[in-house]
Amino acid sequence: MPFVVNAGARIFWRLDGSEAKPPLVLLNSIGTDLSLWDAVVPHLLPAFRLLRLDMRGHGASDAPGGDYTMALLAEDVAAAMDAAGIDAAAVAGVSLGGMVAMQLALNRPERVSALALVCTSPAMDRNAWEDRIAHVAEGGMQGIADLAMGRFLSPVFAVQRPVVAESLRRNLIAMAADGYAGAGAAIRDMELLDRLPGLALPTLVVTGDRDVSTPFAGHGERLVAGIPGAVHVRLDCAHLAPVEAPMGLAAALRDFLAPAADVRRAEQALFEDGLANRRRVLGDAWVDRSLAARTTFNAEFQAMITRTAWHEIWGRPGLDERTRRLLVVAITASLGRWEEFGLHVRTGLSRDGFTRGELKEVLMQTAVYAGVPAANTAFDEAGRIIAEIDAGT
Ligand SMILES: O=C(O)CC1=CCC(=O)O1
Repeated sequence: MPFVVNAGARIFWRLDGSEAKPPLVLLNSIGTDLSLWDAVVPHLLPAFRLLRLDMRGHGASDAPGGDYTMALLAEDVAAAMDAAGIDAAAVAGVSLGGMVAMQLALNRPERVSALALVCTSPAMDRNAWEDRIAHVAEGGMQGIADLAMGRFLSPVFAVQRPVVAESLRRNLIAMAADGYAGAGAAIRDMELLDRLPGLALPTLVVTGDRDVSTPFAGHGERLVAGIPGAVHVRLDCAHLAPVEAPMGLAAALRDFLAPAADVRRAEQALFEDGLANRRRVLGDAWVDRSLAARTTFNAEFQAMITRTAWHEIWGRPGLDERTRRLLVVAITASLGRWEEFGLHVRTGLSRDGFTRGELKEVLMQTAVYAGVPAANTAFDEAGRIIAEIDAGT
């Protein structure tokens, strides 16, 4: 059985579906485990590879005592993604799971490509959670079972599907009180509301029309208002949407996440293609240095120029690579972009892109069309680079 150890706890995870499909991580609410998603999974498998985990304190994962934090729970998810070999994925979470998903996207934006926030909130009543934690400490899980069940399911569903309701109650009562209290502390202490505008990724907000725990009013509406471009879908269900509305939830997730995943896959293919051109023209050492220097601030820009300049333009068949290299030399000299000029002079000469004679001709012509001062500096810069190449530096 796959477990990953993170910050002293064993976290149980499970991967289902084809490697060829884009990954989707599914996170449970407080008081449930990864089986929360069982009725949804068959409807998602045609479109996604699914990673599920039992949140720390829940299911088969360890339940250490003490308060958990949203950041710790988010790191557990990152550790499970590492263990499953998933660099980045869309993440869907119910209630606590949605809060953890937001925290992961804020703390590790490179790991989350899209969010689906199901029956969740960026801020809950601190005092109510403090009370609930105290009740669990005094009376164990039995002490809060009625309250939690009343918030999980709508009364009509609980009557119509007594076996499902009873199985959720049994799991809830059987779980470690330390796990519930620890996760409850993470909900009590979460600080997500002010950070919502920093969630710069495709986000779906799903609310349940019969949810009394995190209804649209006061919860979903804050997510929709705070997260740039968030898309909202309502379902006819209470808090545990995967249990009460599995098909509706699966359809909403597929409609929102699958096209986004297709676009990402197409972008990735263009990126890989552009990167191959960039490596051929500039060399592995320079490209590897530039990739290693990427930050979360400039990574999207780097990806965009790799797709556009290096795939779209350098990949066009209409001009040979020598001509394109010499054009870049002439244009960067004319514009006085000496860093880029130096890069292309050095890589052009040392990678058989053009000869020193051809470089001289281009700079002579640049003197006429762009002016002698530009060509003066260009000859100085190019001369310095030629001396460095001759000296082997
Ligand atoms: O209010 C409840 O008990 C439901 C709930 C809140 C956070 C969560 O994960 O579930």
